[in-house]
Amino acid sequence: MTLTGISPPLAQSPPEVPNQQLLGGMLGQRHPQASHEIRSTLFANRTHEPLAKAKSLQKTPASFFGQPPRDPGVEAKAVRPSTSGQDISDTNCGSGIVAPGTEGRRPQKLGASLHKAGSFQKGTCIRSGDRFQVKIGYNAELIAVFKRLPSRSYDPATKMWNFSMTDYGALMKAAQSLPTVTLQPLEGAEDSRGSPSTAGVAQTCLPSAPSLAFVKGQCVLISRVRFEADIGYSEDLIALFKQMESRNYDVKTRKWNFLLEEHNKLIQSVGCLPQVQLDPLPKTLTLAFASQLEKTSPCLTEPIPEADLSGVDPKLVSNLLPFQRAGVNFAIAKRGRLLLADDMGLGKTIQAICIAAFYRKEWPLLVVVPSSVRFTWEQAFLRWLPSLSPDRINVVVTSRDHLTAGLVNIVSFDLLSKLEKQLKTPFKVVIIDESHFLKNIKTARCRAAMPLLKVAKRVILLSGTPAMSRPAELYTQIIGVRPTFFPQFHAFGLRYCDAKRQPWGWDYSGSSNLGELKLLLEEAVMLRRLKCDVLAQLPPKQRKMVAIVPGQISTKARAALDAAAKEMTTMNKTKRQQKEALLLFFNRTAEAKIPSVIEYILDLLESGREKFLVFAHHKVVLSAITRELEKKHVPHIRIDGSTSSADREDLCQQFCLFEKHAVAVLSITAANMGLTFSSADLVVFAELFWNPGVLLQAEDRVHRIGQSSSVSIHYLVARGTADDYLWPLIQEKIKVLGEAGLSETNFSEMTEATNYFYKDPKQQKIYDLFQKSFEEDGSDMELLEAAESFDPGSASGAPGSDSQDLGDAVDEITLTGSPVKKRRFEFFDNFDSFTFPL
Ligand SMILES: Nc1ncnc2c1ncn2[C@@H]1O[C@H](COP(=O)(O)OP(=O)(O)OP(=O)(O)O)[C@@H](O)[C@H]1O
Repeated sequence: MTLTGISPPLAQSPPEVPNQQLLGGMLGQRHPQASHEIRSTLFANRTHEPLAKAKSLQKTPASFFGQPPRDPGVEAKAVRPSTSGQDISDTNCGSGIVAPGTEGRRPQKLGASLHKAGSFQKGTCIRSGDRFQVKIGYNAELIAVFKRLPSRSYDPATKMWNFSMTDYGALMKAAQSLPTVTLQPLEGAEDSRGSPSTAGVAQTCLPSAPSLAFVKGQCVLISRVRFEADIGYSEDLIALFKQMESRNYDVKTRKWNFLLEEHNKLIQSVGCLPQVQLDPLPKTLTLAFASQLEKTSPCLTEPIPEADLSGVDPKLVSNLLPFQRAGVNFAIAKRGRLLLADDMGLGKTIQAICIAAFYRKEWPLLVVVPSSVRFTWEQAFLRWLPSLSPDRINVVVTSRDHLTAGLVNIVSFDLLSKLEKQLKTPFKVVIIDESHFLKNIKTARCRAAMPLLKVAKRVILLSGTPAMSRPAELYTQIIGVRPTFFPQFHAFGLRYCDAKRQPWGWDYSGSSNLGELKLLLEEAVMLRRLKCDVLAQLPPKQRKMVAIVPGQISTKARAALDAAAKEMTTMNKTKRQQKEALLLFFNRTAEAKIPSVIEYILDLLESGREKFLVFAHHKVVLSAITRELEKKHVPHIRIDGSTSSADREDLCQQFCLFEKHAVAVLSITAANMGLTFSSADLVVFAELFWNPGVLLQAEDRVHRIGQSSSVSIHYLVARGTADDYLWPLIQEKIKVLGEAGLSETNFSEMTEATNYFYKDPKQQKIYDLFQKSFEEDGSDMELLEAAESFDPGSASGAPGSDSQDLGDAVDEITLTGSPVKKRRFEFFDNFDSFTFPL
């Protein structure tokens, strides 16, 4: 009892069908492809659950007609009337079975389908506000009539359909032709039953019924220069279409399309057809594509001018890769307001700093970032803008700090929401890193950031995954860049989120008109390049030092770390005692880093990173990470010294097969060789290790044959810990290896500047101690043993410390059995496999 299978008669109507090939070539990307592409680029790369759901929600209008009403009232809003353009009385055509080729002919009388339609039903029309309801039992043919009325709405509570008064006459007339239905007219409108135009009481209160051939539809953008009319059949309308100079009929979609410059003319002409309602393109689109609408631009795509970057530090400008330079040009052409949505690892930071530096005269600058990368941003500013004095950078660490103390102010999302009240004068230039953190308008972080973006002159949003699953997530970022676009979310929701009213409110989780949304974003909001687009410009490995601060650890644990550091510089220690002190410092560093490491991993997951490796050394760190992943139900594997060889392979396989998020938690020394994880392209080192050869080997778990992408390596380096000494030590060692031709890259050039030089003689002493200890024969083994057997709660910890100091993150872990000896062997097994590859 549906119209689902009916081919629109439009297929027969247009005599001038252009060559589809030509059309494709002329228009570039066609609409359906555009929709597809937006999924594979804008949203996170794999098929997430919600995305799949969103896809399933994207139905053609016709398919809705064939379904039982989920909430037909709402569908009426979102779904346009039949694209077949049939008169609603056509719905009477038997059971909706129309043989191909019968389209457009008058339907047969209903006799044959009488029994199929159900028993005889008598019903009444009841006025309800400015609408009317129909109280009647089930009758399939009448339901089919209902579903053809544009204003239909179904109320699941009363189980009644209701309509606007504009559909009253049409409904009554259609109902009359159903032999199985008698419909009592509205009270006081008795006369309208026989003839909708009969004079009487009803005429004074009822609007005249529209023609039964009333069609309603909308204009949809299909390329930068063309739009199509998504509307049902009307003879008058087709005649009008044929008067448009730029008309084109797409045989595939069975829709007419036109040049944007004819949009206003078409809408104006359609206004004269009383039986047609063709909604124009939304105002946002007409503004964004004004040059095409007004035909002020002769070119399809205008070239983006080269920006004058002479005012920006030459060090930065000369280091920009060609695609990064193009990104900066794009941003400046957009007057410093954009969403830079390059794939992860393409260097959004350097581009953002360059764009912001172009507007340096308008600083102070505000940089809002996830808290785990605040100091990485500080390092990036120091690295790329040597002209910026380090004391002009203000990293906001607590809610007692000032948000405006520096020329460059770096603050986390969460602290921003606590400190925004401090702002007397707004920032003119704002960078938001991982801007998808703002996707939910109800969150405090979003509420704090949005007003700042509205008043800022330059807004640079950065995100590798602006939307993880559905277009609704893009809304805040779009209005962050262009506050005048879609002032009401509902309008955006109706057009791009397939909005539907549910008993509990509106559901915006779907998606619609994605091709148009993509065109709009590319025109006015967003620049996005994928790794594969620019692979030739990328180095095979991109290393990044992520400066973290173990700020979350308890005061007691901090004290233990400080005490361990002090111990190393105490005079009159024997060599053995010095080494013990160093080991204690190393172990305390591991504990201290845990909360920041976990925060960083969770931020990566929230940012849409799907598969990555996390290397750590201490068992407490590995366990804290896996425990957190379990808590958050993130699929993961763990390989450490206690994993048997057989299990390793299985776990490796398992990791490759994970479809979505997956983290491999790996021991630096037990999983740094013989394993392949080329399905990932990111490696995170939660801890540093003194032997750079081991680190490079661990990196190569992903950077190996089978890896077609550039690999990102993130080293988490914690200030005020043993990392202060290990990091320069590693860099120094790799430099030596590089000079001897034994390392493929110069490590220090690839990583952020670290500015590690020790003014304090005590610090220099610790560094010397590290250098000496780690260079002695056998130091690896000794340190490994000490690290592996380290138990924060045991007596070997610093005086006065216990496992409680570490809070949730480190509430573990004592080694079971007598593992130390066993692990020594395993390490050497691995060592052998290093010398004699498996
Ligand atoms: N032109 C360049 N010269 C030198 N190093 C670069 C350049 N571009 C990027 N890098 C380095 O590449 C690494 C990745 O850059 P960045 O962190 O900015 O990427 P991203 O796009 O922000 O990635 P994500 O989305 O994962 O945060 C950094 O270590 C950065 O310093």
